[in-house]
Amino acid sequence: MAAEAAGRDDATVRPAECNEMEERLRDGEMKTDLEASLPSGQEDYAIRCRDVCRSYGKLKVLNNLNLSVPQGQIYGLLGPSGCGKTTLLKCIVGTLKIPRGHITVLGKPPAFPGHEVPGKMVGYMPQDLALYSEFTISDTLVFFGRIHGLTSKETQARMDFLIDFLDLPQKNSLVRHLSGGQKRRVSLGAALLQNPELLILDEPTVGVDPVLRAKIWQHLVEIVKTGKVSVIITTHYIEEARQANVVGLMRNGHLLAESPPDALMKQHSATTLEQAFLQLCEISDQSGSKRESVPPGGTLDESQSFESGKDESQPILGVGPVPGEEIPKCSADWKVRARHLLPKLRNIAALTIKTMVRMKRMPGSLCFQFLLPVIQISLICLCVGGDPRGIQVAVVNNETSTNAYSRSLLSFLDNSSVQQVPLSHKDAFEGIYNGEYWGVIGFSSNFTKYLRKRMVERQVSREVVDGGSAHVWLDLTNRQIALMLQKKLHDAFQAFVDHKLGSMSYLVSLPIKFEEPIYGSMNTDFTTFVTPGAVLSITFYLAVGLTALSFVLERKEGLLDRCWVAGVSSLETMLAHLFSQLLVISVQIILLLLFILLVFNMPNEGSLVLIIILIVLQGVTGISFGLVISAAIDDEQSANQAALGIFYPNLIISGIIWPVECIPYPLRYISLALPQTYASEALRCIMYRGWGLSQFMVWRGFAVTLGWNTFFLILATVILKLRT
Ligand SMILES: Nc1ncnc2c1ncn2[C@@H]1O[C@H](COP(=O)(O)OP(=O)(O)OP(=O)(O)O)[C@@H](O)[C@H]1O
Repeated sequence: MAAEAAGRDDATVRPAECNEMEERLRDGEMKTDLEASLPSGQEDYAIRCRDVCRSYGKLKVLNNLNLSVPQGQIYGLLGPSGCGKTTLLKCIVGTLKIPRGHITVLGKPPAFPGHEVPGKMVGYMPQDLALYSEFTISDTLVFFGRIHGLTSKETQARMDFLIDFLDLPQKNSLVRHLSGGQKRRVSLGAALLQNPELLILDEPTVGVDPVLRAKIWQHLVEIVKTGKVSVIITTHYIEEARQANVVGLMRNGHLLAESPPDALMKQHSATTLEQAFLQLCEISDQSGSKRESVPPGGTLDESQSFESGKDESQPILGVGPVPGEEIPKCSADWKVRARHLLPKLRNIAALTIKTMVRMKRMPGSLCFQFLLPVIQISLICLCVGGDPRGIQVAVVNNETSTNAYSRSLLSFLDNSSVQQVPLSHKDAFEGIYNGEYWGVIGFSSNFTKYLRKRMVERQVSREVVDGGSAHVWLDLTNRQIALMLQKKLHDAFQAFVDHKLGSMSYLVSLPIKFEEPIYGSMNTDFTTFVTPGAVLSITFYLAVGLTALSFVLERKEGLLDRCWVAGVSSLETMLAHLFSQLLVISVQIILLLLFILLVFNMPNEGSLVLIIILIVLQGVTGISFGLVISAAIDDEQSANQAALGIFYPNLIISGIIWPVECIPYPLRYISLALPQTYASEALRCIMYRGWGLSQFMVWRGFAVTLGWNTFFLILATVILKLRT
């Protein structure tokens, strides 16, 4: 009660506190603050909201709201669920922008260049837990300590105090193993860590037992006693707010009253704050219905309407807007603005270490990230583009002699690919019609005699040519198998001719001669074509998926907002993600290259450095596209759908699994504009032709990749800006 009384006695700002604050300003403790002028009249208030409006789409949540949190006091923000308390706090810390109205926090608008709100000056405990579940309590506090620039000694000292004060379990306990109440206390600990000048606590006492709840309030009362710390706190336990110096009762997006709790109860002759609140709601409802009965064109103002029901001598909105109140104007010179925009190495390091610690705590996920690309590329090399094996073909051979040419010719057929099944004419055709065989090879009884005649005599009859030919009937429903059978038969015939005629075989050769290939080899299979594009595509999509998912989840859990309020900019978050993801991509690339070059023996005639750079750049394109998805989409299901939705169309029309030259024209223009089409071509040129950056087809692949990177990063930034 003593603390309560002390708190309430502080309802007005004491001159001593103002002097102290001014002293601090003079002493340079808030040096960055001074870089922009402090507007007059704002020093007495930690937070000042004037005519603040905020909507979600068509839902108007904050409606010309006015609120003032005196410096060095506890402000209890009360109101029914859904009245807009959290939205207001988010506007105060700057995670939500306001389209109308003004907010001043510790002298300047939130996120003003050079202002440490968001930053070290504010401790924010959001309504969501907003904690990394793979972290220990110690990791959590060390992470926020790093962001606030605390030394490890300072963090350790605060950690020991907070663990004791908040009655937390051992500091190396994992957050995900804590109870709901313990997690909320860790979250409160993270907000209190750096001894901020302003504490913004969104329902810190939910799920906390009464003893600890009283202890937390006692601590808040203690810290505001110095006059240097101000607190705004929301709670559902209305009565506990009696310990606040000022309470604001909020309903339907605006304040019904703002006054010391005792004054409010006295004014409404209420014994509890809850009663006073109920009465206020009733008055508000009555004036609301009166307003409804105002004839069209009536001029009853909303704020006036509520005031009309009360005693004018005791203003309920004690610190409401003063007519003609000056709107603070802040300015900062270009140096401060530039420093504000520049990413801080400290924050990037803290975020990168955070990702590393999380990865270490999730070894399964890390192995998945490293092994998945290897498994994918191995499956592609093993299953796509190779020659069909064990294809059953019926052979109807009407020659019986062991020296027959037909037998010799068949002996040259590649047995691993073609499995010969000797059959009668009837069974062979029944079999192919029933889908048992992919082809029938038939030899007439005079095959040897007629073929010899064809080879020796200059002019032979049509009957001799026909009888001296192997007749082949194919099932052409599977083009790859049919093409393979045709090729194997040609190869077998060539081998047979070479065997029979030796040096004279040129006499029966085709009048078309394929010389040694300029690039590639005679035995190049389709796998060789597919692999470079597949490597780029795998790197790209893993990066898209991991980036989009991690950002969407972090935002959904309130972690991005929490880090932002702690002073981390969007650019720093993106850069830290890029660095940590690059580490993962590097390991993925090393494993991918080891497998394709050493295990699957893909040819490489070009520079390994160029190959690595191109794959890394494609990974960065994936990361930036993942950022676009996470900027535009709020939930992981939609993010997954977006990533999956573009996977197949992109794979198919980027010329990765089938040549671009087969794509019909209007679609080919789209194909050529995609991030992987020219990049895959460039990678094939480097690997198989040994080309370098001086070749157009190579540098075009790099240029297109860099172009997409830039485009995606700009797009993600624009979407983020538009959405906050
Ligand atoms: N991101 C959002 N998109 C759309 N509507 C939202 C969003 N966040 C909140 N709202 C809506 O805005 C209104 C105010 O929400 P808010 O969370 O600010 O209320 P609150 O007073 O903090 O409630 P509670 O005490 O239950 O936490 C609610 O009707 C809510 O449904």
